[in-house]
Amino acid sequence: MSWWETPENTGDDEFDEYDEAAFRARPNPKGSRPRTKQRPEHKDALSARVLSVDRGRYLVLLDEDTPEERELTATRASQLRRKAVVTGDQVDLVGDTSGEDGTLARIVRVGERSTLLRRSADDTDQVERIIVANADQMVVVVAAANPEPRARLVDRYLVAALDARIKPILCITKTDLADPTEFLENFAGLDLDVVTSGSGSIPIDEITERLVGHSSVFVGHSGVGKSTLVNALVPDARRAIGRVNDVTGRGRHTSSSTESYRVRTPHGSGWVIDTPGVRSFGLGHVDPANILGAYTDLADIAERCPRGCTHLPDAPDCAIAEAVADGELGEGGAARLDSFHRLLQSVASSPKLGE
Ligand SMILES: Nc1nc2c(ncn2[C@@H]2O[C@H](COP(=O)(O)OP(=O)(O)OP(=O)(O)O)[C@@H](O)[C@H]2O)c(=O)[nH]1
Ligand SMILES: [Zn+2]
Repeated sequence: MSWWETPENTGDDEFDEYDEAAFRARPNPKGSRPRTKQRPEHKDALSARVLSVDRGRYLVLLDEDTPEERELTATRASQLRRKAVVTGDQVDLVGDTSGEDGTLARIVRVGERSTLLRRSADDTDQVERIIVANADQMVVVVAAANPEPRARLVDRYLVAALDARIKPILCITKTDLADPTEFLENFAGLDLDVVTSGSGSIPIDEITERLVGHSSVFVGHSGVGKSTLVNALVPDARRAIGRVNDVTGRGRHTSSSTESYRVRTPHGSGWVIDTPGVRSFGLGHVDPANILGAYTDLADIAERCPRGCTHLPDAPDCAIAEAVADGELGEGGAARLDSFHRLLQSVASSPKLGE
């Protein structure tokens, strides 16, 4: 019923530049490793993954999964002009790629991106930002209590994920403090993959299994237990906290930058991308059609809607509302319509850029 459950739905159109028109891309069938476009210049460039970004310095990983794998620091070549380089990007490097102390490589190209998670300017931040590139899953972390969960906040994360064609997974923490059943009813209509976690019973295996072979961006509001969760999933994440960057002389975590960690299992690895700095998601850039696209069953019915139908609760003759009222979507239809309406409304209530 949703595109993330229908494999035949994944096309192979990809995009390169941060571009409104090209943005409606589908998940890359090659998963978290997008192809890097080869261009004639810098033939000797090496390809690398951007692990984190810190004030113009990029921590990158070279020769991933080989004995030569190494982290090094890079700057951005001036020829990239204003093109953003973000965590998760696949880039081409030239210069000193030895990774030895005090060396700096140079990023000369940014590979095509399979997805781009971004947020619009909003009341907390005047600038539109790209949060992460090439993630194919979003783990939305929300506490069952302390802080009290709010469905509207989760809705905003879900909208950002669906718009970027990133599969959302809901992770409820602190289930030792409260029973999340009632809260979860809010999402009954969305076929959402849900995992629950509580003090002393973090389901590491259950979560890790979902991370292998994927690049998963973790989002959540302060205090929900996201760091606790990431540290439990990635034992060396904690160690990375104390590590000092050779070039800047600062710890990796002294800023609120987005960081990448690898989850390893005997049958594969995955990437966890933690976003400590993300406090809110402005949704002004979101096209409501992308929300409808995530509900494949509703999208089919919407073909019968009047032209220009908003599908919102006040939309006259909306075929979706009529189908639900007629029982066409079965018992869960009302919950499904309700969640769809809520997601649409969070887009509608988000200020548009320039307003
Ligand atoms: N009772 C209970 N407390 C938890 C659980 N997980 C985390 N905590 C506590 O919640 C508090 C916040 O946890 P963090 O992991 O720092 O939360 P965070 O989401 O990373 O928050 P920021 O660091 O502010 O971004 C800490 O005191 C944790 O010990 C849980 O499952 N149950
Ligand atoms: Zn409609």
